[in-house]
Amino acid sequence: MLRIAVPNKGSLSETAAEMLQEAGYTGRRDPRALSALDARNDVEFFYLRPRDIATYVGSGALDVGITGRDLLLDSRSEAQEISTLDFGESTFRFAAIPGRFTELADLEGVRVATSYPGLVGDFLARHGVSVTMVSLDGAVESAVKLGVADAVADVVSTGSTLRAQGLEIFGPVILDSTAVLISASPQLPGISTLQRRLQGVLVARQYVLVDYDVPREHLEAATRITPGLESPTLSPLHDPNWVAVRSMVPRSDANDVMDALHAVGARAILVSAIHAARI
Ligand SMILES: Nc1ncnc2c1ncn2[C@@H]1O[C@H](COP(=O)(O)OP(=O)(O)OP(=O)(O)O)[C@@H](O)[C@H]1O
Ligand SMILES: O=P(O)(O)OC[C@H]1O[C@H](OP(=O)(O)OP(=O)(O)O)[C@H](O)[C@@H]1O
Ligand SMILES: [Mg+2]
Repeated sequence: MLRIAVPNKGSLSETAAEMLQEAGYTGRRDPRALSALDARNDVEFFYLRPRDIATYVGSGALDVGITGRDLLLDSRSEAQEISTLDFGESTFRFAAIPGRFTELADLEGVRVATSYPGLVGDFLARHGVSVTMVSLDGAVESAVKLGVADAVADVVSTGSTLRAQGLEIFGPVILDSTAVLISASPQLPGISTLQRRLQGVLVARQYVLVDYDVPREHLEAATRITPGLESPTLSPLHDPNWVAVRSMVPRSDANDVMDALHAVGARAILVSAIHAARI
C-alpha cells in the first residue's frame, strides 16, 4: 500500500486534490479527515500541512508526497523531487522599501524576515552574505513596516501583497518554485503508476485534440503546424484528394493553430478536450 502525503490547507491543497481525483483516486469525503484509504487503488492519503510534508516523506514515514519545491528545500529533508506538477508556481525573492537595497551584498549584517529560514539561509551562505535572520510564521511582508526587519524574503506570485506593503523586489531570484512530487525512495512499487497518472492529468489539462480535413497537396504544410507528440494520425477520406488528420496541440495555442490550419487550406477543424491520457 502506497502512503501518499497531500497538502491539507493552503495554496496547493485544492489543485492537488483535484489532480488526484482526475487521476482516478478517491480522496477524503470529510474535508477535516486527516487520512483516507483508497483500497481499490491500494493507496492511503495523509492530509498534512504543506510545510510538514517533506519531513514525513524524507524520514520514510510516508512514501511520496505533493508539496512546493521551496518547502522541500527549506525543510532540508532527505526527500528528492521526482517530478514537477505544473501548478503552485511562484518565485522566491528579496524585497524592501524601494531604493533601500540594490544587490545581494547590501544585505550584509541587516535583518531579513522570512518564514523559509532554511531556504534563505542556504542561499545566502552559498553567496557568502551573512544576515540576522528573523524567522516568522507568515505574513512576512508586514515585518518591514512594523520595524522588525530591514528586508523580507518570501513567496511572490502576482506581487500584490508586496506592493500593498510598499515593498519592491531587488537582487537575484532565490528560487523558481512549483508544486512537485517528492520521495525518499522513488523506486518503491506504485510510485511510477502514481507519477504516470498525474502526468496524464497534466497532459489532459494542457493539451487538446485537433481534427481536420486537408487537401493532400497541403498535408505537409498542415502537419508542420500540428506535428503532434510522436507524429499526427492520418486517415484517408472517401475523396482521394483529401486526408483527415488528428493531433494533440497545447491548449493555449488552439486558436492560433486553427487560424494557421485554415490559412493553409484545412477545413472542418474541430478541437476537443482530452479527458485522460497516458503518454
Ligand atoms: N500566492 C501564491 N501563489 C502560488 N503559489 C503560492 C502562493 N502562496 C504560496 N504558494 C506556494 O504554496 C506553497 C505554500 O503553501 P501555503 O502558503 O499555502 O502554505 P503555508 O504558508 O504553510 O500555509 P498558510 O499560508 O495557510 O499558513 C509554497 O510552495 C508556495 O510557493
Ligand atoms: O504575490 P502574491 O500574489 O501577493 O502572493 C504572495 C503571497 O501569498 C502567500 O501568502 P499566504 O496567503 O500563503 O500567507 P502567508 O504569508 O501567511 O503564508 C505568500 O506568502 C505571499 O505573502
Ligand atoms: Mg502561505
